[in-house]
Amino acid sequence: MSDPVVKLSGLTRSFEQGGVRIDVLRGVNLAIQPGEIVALLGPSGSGKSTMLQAVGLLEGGFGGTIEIDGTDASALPSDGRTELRRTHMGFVYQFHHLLPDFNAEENVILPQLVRGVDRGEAEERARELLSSLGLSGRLNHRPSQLSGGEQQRVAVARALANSPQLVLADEPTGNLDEATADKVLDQFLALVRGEGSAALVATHNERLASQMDRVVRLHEGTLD
Ligand SMILES: Nc1ncnc2c1ncn2[C@@H]1O[C@H](COP(=O)(O)OP(=O)(O)OP(=O)(O)O)[C@@H](O)[C@H]1O
Repeated sequence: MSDPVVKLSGLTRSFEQGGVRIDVLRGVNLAIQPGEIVALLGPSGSGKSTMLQAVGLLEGGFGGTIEIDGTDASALPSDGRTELRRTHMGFVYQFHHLLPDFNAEENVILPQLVRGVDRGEAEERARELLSSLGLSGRLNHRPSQLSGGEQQRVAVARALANSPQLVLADEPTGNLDEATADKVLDQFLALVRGEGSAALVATHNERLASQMDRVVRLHEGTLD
């Protein structure tokens, strides 16, 4: 059997606030298999974003181990973690974080150029992804010229541009009205499934979570 894409063992994280220690994650265990789409549910403040930052190797200060595709990331120096993130992961946030001076197509091309993909190939991939999200008529629009739903779809295309094994999404439709959120999530899930990527998607929304392969819930610092 292949390694899980993510394996968390005894993950802990505490913060000091005004001299008081808060134990946000108290021993989280989770394995995500290749291609598996997992919804991470939990009330506000339960630690969903903190957990995604751990898996995304974006922050230090965690206890326990974080394995990505069989590599113990907790043991790697910072440049090793950056490399693992670049080669294995794509990110979607609640707000799109697109580059404002670049159009939709360029926003999807850029992460590929960073990885050394040839410009022509990167353009072809960007167009293919954007058109599968219904955006072939918006390639030359800058983020400010796109609707909220369109911006999030460009962010989804960008996250998938380098065919990551793992997509990490923090409330990817949290900024959209219900009908648009449903549509964008459908397209996001179809694309992630089509690419065969695994995903960990933090959300408050039970209805959206029920469309994923598995639901895990953060409660008092551990997964139920
Ligand atoms: N850098 C930090 N310093 C101090 N406390 C922090 C820090 N980051 C997060 N926390 C605390 O950790 C707890 C969990 O926060 P986190 O953002 O992970 O929750 P969440 O489940 O993603 O919430 P939401 O759904 O509202 O985004 C909160 O009590 C928060 O105040």
